[in-house]
Amino acid sequence: MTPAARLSAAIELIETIDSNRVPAAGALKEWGTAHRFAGSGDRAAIAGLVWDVLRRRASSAWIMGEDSARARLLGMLKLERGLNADAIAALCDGSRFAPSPLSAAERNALSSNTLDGAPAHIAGDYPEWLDPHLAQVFGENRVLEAAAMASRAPLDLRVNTLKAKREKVQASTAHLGTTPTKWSPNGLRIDISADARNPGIQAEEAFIKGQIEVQDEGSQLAALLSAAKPGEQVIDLCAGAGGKTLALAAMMQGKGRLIATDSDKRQLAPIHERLSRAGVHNCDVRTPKGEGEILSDIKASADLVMIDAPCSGTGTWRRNPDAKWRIRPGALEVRLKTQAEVLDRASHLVKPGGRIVYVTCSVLDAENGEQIRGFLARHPGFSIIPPAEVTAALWDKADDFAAATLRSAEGLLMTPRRTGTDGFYVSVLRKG
Ligand SMILES: C[S@@+](CC[C@H](N)C(=O)[O-])C[C@H]1O[C@@H](n2cnc3c(N)ncnc32)[C@H](O)[C@@H]1O
Repeated sequence: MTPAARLSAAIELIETIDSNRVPAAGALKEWGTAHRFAGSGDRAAIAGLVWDVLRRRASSAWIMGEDSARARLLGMLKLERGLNADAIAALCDGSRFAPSPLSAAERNALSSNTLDGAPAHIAGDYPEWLDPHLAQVFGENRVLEAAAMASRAPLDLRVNTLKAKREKVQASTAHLGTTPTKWSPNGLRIDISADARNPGIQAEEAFIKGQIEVQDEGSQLAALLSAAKPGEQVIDLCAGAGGKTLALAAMMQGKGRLIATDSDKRQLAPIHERLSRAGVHNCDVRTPKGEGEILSDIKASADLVMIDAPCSGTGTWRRNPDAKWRIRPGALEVRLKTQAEVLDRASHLVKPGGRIVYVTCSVLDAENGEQIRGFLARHPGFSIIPPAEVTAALWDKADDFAAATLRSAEGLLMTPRRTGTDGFYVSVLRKG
């Protein structure tokens, strides 16, 4: 397909997503099935266009003065891909399969309109109802923070130190363009271009041997900041597919007891194969059975309880720009209630002197600092380990990392703009 034909396909797909109100990932998959003539390069490029339109949905419509699929695609080419009106006109030449030529109004909008004077939620591309939430955390910087949250994310790998060293894995994955991550001592980063195909990590020898896992650097750091140690009893209460569990296991070097559980057995299911591939032998996976407490034998004995809480996911918008536009106030309320419940549950599991590490991939204070303040009001026997002490886990990087994050009395926040990671919040609490 020509670049112009890919644009036409992307416009068609965005119209389908708009009119059928279907998730973009599903629409892209269906399109691929119905257009088998399109090669993997075409499909990747078209998907890249659709995702970028979703990233810049509000700002693209604003500069074009119109909210149609075509207008948003044209606006995105200017805002996200940096093309000028002439370059865009050259793509939309009206030839077979190409979008129709630019109208005078479109050319004028692409040449003259800017985001000057646009409201914060338009310039930052996020739902308007979240503006007070983002203003509370970022103030005047919310447009810059949100723009970084709308940008394309790299692909991060965590080297499994139970099986390999980062330098060796970097050498064996050099063909993927891996470079060491800035903060995590175990991370490798692959920058992904707009048209990039899926690098197929799962088929890499290093992956098959259990030497690497896909994990955002922010998620790696959240695990590292827990300072889990060999010999400890560690509970991962919201383990899901085990991203944090695997990182905690590597920190524990096979010594001590790691218990992983989750309220949803389907989320937990992939963890078994991942633990086995990673060579983890000290993890007890507790799959929930009915309504009973699956951890009833644990009575205030854990050194560390990791809560990777279910949350709004606002910190991961750059990986899923579709979800950003689907988030609703009601869903946030549900998350807030669950977060408080999980924190309360953890308070009974941790031993005196032990710690709870509360993590979200959200940037909203309601899910972060406010949850911690609420927990401390309900459980005065706990205290906050100051963020400056928590970052000591990063050794020589500790001071620079702490300075890069947004710190509060309760915890620290990583963001794409500040730390180059997904948005992650970490607060560490000590019992007694
Ligand atoms: C952020 S995800 C976990 C991601 C995972 N820790 C990782 O690093 O790959 C949050 C998890 O919390 C689980 N969850 C939701 N409500 C819960 C509850 N009340 N108790 C325990 N887990 C819960 C969800 O099923 C989901 O798997």
